[in-house]
Amino acid sequence: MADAAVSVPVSGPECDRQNASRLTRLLAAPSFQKWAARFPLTRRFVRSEGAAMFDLVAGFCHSQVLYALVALDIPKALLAHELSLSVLAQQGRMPPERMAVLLSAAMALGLLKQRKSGLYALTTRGAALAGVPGLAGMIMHHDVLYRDLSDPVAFFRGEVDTELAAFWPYVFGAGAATDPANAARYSQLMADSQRLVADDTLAAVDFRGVARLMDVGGGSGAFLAAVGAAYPGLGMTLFDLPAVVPAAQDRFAAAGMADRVQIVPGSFRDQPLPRGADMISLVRVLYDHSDDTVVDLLAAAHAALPPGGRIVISEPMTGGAVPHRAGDAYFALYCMAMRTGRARSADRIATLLQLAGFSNLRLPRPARPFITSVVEGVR
Ligand SMILES: CC(C)=CCC/C(C)=C/CC/C(C)=C/C=C/C(C)=C/C=C/C=C(C)/C=C/C=C(C)/C=C/C=C(C)/C=C/CC(C)(C)O
Ligand SMILES: C[S@@+](CC[C@H](N)C(=O)[O-])C[C@H]1O[C@@H](n2cnc3c(N)ncnc32)[C@H](O)[C@@H]1O
Repeated sequence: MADAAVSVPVSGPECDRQNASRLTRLLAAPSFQKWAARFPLTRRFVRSEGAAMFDLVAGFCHSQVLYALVALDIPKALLAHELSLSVLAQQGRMPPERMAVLLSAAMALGLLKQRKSGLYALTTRGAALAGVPGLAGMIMHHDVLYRDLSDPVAFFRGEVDTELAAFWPYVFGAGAATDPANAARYSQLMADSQRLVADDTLAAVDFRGVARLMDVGGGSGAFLAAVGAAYPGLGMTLFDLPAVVPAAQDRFAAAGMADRVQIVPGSFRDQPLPRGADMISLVRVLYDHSDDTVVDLLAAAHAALPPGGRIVISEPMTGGAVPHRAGDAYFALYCMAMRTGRARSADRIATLLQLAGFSNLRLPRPARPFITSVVEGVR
């Protein structure tokens, strides 16, 4: 572990420091905490604050319980049959008494329940976990991020040679992402998790009146396939790295959309974007890249669109001035571990769009910020 002690600078302009408020210091005082825990008007609040703080302390254990459950395929197994401890222990190749600890932990986390018969079953949340497309895959690849975060102070200082960056090689440029097997692996993970992103983007954006939508960084085409199914008259172009697009051909052929989609392999870092679309989407693309790359990419999108053409950015965003858990305590760390990108707020993305020449910006309130947020602009 790196030295966790952080020295606070003692010199500097007055505006860099101000005494913590008296209330803050009062709340931190053990004697006040003890009194407030007993006082009838404050004790419920103190209890719930304590429980919330304990959840923060123990969150890393909760994540590992979730990971073990998914790695052992328990949600899938319980979706088919309610099962006994001995069957689950046998399937998980562990002693029943250890499996019982895992199952109780999962019950405590609201994922499993136990029938009077002793059989284990999924709760509402457990059933959702088993069914959310791509979620199991996302949970399973968290072992990489977990290792990257094992020394969190070094991680935030930028002293960790993160593994996650190698998991998504394209972030270092097209040249790093030429292996089709590797591209197929990460494209599948993104495609699986794309369904909910596509649902929320379709709910937030009106694609009526669009003649051709170009999805830049569209991966294996899962987003275009969803929009194309919802808007049968829509023409589509998919632009992505050459190693990624073969999977898209198969998807559009299987969906009977091959004649509606033009696939253009290429890198937006090295060449202009194709023209001909009156709308461009960038779904989960900007947060992989630095501001410089994003500024160039948005300028390229502006150049490729006709006047009145629209741009849609859809990806998980931070809360900006009002940070939120999904954006600021997960995606921001995730993007930092990827090293090249950063999670941005909707306001920041709107500013970058304005800089690229877009106007009439729309920032619809996201239905599920942990799935995606949307910013739209017009050329
Ligand atoms: C009838 C009864 C019994 C009850 C009625 C009550 C009722 C209606 C209950 C609802 C039950 C239900 C259907 C629940 C559904 C829940 C759903 C849909 C939950 C969805 C959860 C989604 C989650 C948690 C998504 C997580 C996504 C993650 C972690 C994505 C990560 C993506 C990353 C890291 C992308 C990386 C790409 C890169 C490389 C950065 O570019
Ligand atoms: C996080 S994935 C998102 C894929 C898809 N839009 C989705 O949401 O599932 C980012 C995509 O951007 C593509 N990409 C990265 N760098 C690129 C570049 N220089 N030119 C074109 N596409 C690129 C990647 O190959 C990948 O398919």
